[in-house]
Amino acid sequence: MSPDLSTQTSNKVSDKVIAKPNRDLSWRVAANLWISFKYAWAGLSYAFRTQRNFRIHVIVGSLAIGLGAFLRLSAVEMSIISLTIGAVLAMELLNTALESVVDLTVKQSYHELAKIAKDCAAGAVLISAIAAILVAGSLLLPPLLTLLQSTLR
Ligand SMILES: Nc1ncnc2c1ncn2[C@@H]1O[C@H](COP(=O)(O)OP(=O)(O)OP(=O)(O)O)[C@@H](O)[C@H]1O
Repeated sequence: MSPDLSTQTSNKVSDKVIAKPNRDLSWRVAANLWISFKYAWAGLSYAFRTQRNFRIHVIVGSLAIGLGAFLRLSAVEMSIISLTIGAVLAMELLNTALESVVDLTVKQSYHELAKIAKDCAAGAVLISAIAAILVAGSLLLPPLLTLLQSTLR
């Protein structure tokens, strides 16, 4: 059977629209890599100043990395802990971004879809935090208990 040419043409047109590089709808586009980093830093700084949970995750994550170094965990174990902490912080940032977009869209009105979006984003943070606790429990707790036992003997 011959392919439907009309569909192919319309796909090509829509591909072109989706892949448009100029991003005309954006109020501003970062001019270079340095300015992109500046905006990323502004996002991190905003989350740290305004989100209590983000601050808690930064502090707990730093303590976990410090403890891992103190306990002389292997490079692989430190990498797993770092990746887990990074995932929690990234989830928290995405949660903050999504909250802002939802608030921008519905303002102070109640909407069932806004509730679903925010609840699911909060759920994603919770799942990543539980995974981080399990990873910390598996990698940090055994050497910590061994150290405490040998110190108390
Ligand atoms: N516009 C809205 N419409 C419906 N429900 C909303 C709306 N805004 C917030 N909610 C509900 O209130 C809850 C708390 O909203 P909030 O904006 O504080 O999000 P949050 O993820 O709990 O915040 P944080 O991550 O800072 O603790 C949401 O999870 C959602 O159930």
